[in-house]
Amino acid sequence: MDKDKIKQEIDSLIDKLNYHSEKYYNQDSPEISDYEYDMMMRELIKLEAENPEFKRIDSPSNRVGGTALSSFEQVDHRTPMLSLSNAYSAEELKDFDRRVREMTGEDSEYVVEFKIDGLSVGITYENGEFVRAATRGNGITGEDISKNAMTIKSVPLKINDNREIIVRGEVYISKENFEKINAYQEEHEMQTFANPRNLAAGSLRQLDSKLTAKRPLDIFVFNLENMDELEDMKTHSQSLEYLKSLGFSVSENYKVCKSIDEVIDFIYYWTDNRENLAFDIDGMVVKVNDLEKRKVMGSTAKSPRWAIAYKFPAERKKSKILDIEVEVGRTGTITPTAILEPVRLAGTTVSRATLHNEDFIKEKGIMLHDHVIVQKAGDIIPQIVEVVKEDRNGEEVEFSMPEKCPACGEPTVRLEGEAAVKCINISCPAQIRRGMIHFVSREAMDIDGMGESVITLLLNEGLIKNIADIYYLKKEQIIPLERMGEKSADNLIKAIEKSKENELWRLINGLGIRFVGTKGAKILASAFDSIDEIIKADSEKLQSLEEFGSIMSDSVVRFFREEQNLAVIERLREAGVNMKSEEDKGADIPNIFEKMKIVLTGTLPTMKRNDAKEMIELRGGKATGSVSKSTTFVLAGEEAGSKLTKANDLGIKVIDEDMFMKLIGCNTKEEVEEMLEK
Ligand SMILES: NC(=O)c1ccc[n+]([C@@H]2O[C@H](COP(=O)([O-])OP(=O)(O)OC[C@H]3O[C@@H](n4cnc5c(N)ncnc54)[C@H](O)[C@@H]3O)[C@@H](O)[C@H]2O)c1
Ligand SMILES: [Zn+2]
Repeated sequence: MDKDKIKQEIDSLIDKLNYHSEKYYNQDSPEISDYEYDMMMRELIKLEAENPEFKRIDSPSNRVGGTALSSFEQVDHRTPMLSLSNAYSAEELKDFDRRVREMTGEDSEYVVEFKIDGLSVGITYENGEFVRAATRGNGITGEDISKNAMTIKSVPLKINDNREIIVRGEVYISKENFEKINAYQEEHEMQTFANPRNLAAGSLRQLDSKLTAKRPLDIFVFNLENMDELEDMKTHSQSLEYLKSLGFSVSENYKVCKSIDEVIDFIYYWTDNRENLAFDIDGMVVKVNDLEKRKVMGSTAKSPRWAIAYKFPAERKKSKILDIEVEVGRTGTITPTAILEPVRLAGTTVSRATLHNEDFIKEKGIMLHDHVIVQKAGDIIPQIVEVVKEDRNGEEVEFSMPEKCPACGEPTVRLEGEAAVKCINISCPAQIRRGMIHFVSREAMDIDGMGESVITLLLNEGLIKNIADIYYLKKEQIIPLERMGEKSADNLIKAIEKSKENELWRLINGLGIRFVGTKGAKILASAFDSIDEIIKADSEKLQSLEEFGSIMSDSVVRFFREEQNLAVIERLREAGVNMKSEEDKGADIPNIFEKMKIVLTGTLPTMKRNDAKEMIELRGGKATGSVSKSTTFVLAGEEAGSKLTKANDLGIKVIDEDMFMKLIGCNTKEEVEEMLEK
């Protein structure tokens, strides 16, 4: 590869990794498996090692993933809370052992523990009392979640040791409680959790501790963080026993191993037996036992050299396709789903897997009643890996996509160049139903208590025909409905009422304009003052918006040309649904950075990056990721890397935090421009 290509490859890996880590840590909705993520990370580390000149300061190989949300008080950790490097095979464990021997000069004793998948928490004790608990955040700064952690019964509030003691553990939830809570959520039409980790993390990061207290969280303490300050501690296993004696809940199942072979045997044992544990584990952690050796080995910016996480491969199991369901989506796409004999995989019971489309079914050669191998890696949606052809007995039936829409009976079509078979009947009830479910969903109008089953009920009873009808429902109409009653009806009406005040993007997203998702809706809402402005906008104007190409823009124009759609919007307006964007509701922050593109780089002396970003955006500016000719100025902190160099090369103004604060004090854009000139 030539140098340019390598640089491009590095940049592209960094972008991809950053994207997925945002999805994983901050949005709790990963799109790829941990394995895929880790392989990308390895490729990046390898390229960076071979081409150090291209290594970026903001590379994810340099830091612990995640950020501390500003909704919590931020705490700086006294000892950084690091991540772990990982191994996916016995071979890689042996490599780890080799490195340990090279660095310490002799064979090592290891402690092997479960790797519980939950949320990492550091807890500090002083004078024998609980002082504070914090999440890992980015490893340096975490969120203060003390109040919430104190609600966990297995976290002692007093210990019999007056020294400063910092422990680290994983907050988790048992399989049984996970299933129970999800069943409850489902019954009450509330959002279910993808896996125990999401549930534990979500519960611990509640702003209301009372909610946390209701969740049966547990903690598993696995490290005495400031061990080297406590003279009596010589080994990790000794520290675990000591923590146990202080009343911490330490895993009973850790093992001290004399050799890496013993480590591997122990890991294999649990690979086969982890099913029987009351909680989910996603791997095993191997740690050098001797504290002196740990000191010799030290850590990188991201993880200690004396430990490694062995990650279990994606779990696979055999199941059987009992049935194939077809469902019509909001846009008419008909999606086949395999109904499976339930199997337990990576922490959840799997009984359905999407078959995507006709091509997927053909490619894999899937037939109804086939035995199939199903896979689920961590959070990832279950997938059908392959058909077990040897298990066929002649009872299998070929499957083909329906020629008629299962909902309305109209003929289906498969357009050229598309994989999807569709129903193109615009008054297809299934599409209308899906559209309404989308309208009330969390990402749109977020009407509490109004989920799939309530919508279906209201449609079946003929009480609603389109989304606007929701706002004309009367309590008396709802009370007699199945599973309703006075109180539920009351709550539902209240939730509907409340949604009238929603921000504009929720309404736009709820309308279900093709190709315009949550993000597109947010862009529209922030670019226009009201829905009327959007209705008036032509395709050209829309295309001038960030991320709006011709397909999205045309789709918006087409949507608002439909008389039917405009009529629905009018009825929504008459009902009092908000149609204006936030800024228009009376903002008093001056738009001093209007249309400016501002790049942030490096660590600012006192300000958090996200806060700076927010200050820019509130004032009409755009905080962009990379420096280009159109950049207005660069706000640079310490250790600003390649972006700074690039800004200097392009002759773009670079300012520091002090200067930035002066700009913030300006009242007009002209004043800002004048100051930047100087
Ligand atoms: N799928 C994705 O899109 C995606 C994106 C980002 C990250 N990830 C995954 O996240 C991993 C990185 O996350 P991470 O930094 O949290 O690392 P990690 O989860 O692989 O390992 C570190 C964590 O393990 C926990 N842990 C549990 N038991 C432990 C024990 N006995 N001893 C020590 N630590 C223990 C600690 O809390 C620690 O924070 C990557 O390896 C990747 O697989 C996936
Ligand atoms: Zn149809």
